[in-house]
Amino acid sequence: MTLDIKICGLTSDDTLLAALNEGASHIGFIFFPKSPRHIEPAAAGMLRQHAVGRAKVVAVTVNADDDALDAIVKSVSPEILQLHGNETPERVRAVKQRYGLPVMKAFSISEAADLDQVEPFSHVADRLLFDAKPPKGSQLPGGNGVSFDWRLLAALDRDVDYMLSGGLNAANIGDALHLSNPPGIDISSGVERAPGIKDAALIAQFFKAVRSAQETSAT
Ligand SMILES: O=C(O)c1ccccc1NCC(=O)[C@H](O)[C@H](O)COP(=O)(O)O
Repeated sequence: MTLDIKICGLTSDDTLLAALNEGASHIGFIFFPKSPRHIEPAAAGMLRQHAVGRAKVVAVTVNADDDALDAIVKSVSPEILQLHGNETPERVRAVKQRYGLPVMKAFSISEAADLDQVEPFSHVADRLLFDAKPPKGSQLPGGNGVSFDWRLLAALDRDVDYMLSGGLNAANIGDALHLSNPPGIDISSGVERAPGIKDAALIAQFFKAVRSAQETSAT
């Protein structure tokens, strides 16, 4: 099975192209003003042109209302909406209906019991994203560069479609893949040289580490 790889929080042409050239399957834009990765819908709409036919465009939002989502969908034409707040199953269903787009619902994980929140979403979200619980004091629900115990995901049913995220980087992706064998992975701060500033060399290093881990597991 091909591993999906999402590079999230892109804001510049050069790093977006670096992600695409390395083979990213998904690129994420963050629409959350408190984030150092926040991008205005019009700017994301320009950048997304590079991804046509190459990668799926994911719009990441946090408890966004219909007006905010309308503006994002209109300017960016995302292929997936990532809901990274406290959205309920009913809200996920309503968003899917309103836009006719697949929804990836994010969950904060720090212990096994956190996976209990997933069940009510299992028939409504198209894909799940497991991220680490934000550290105390963080204003960001994601993009914090912290990991959780990937072994917790072993308890999931085999058919659960998800992306693993939270604190991934070139140094730990081999262990993460080995321990959880996820269908997809998602990285943001692990390919940044400063908060919100992606780095093409770090993106290349990350993909190299993924390929190396995949080769090792195939032998
Ligand atoms: O990245 C952000 O700034 C962000 C802000 C608000 C909501 C979600 C956000 N990121 C969502 C993602 O999908 C990140 O890729 C994910 O949280 C992993 O981030 P990191 O731990 O930095 O790799």
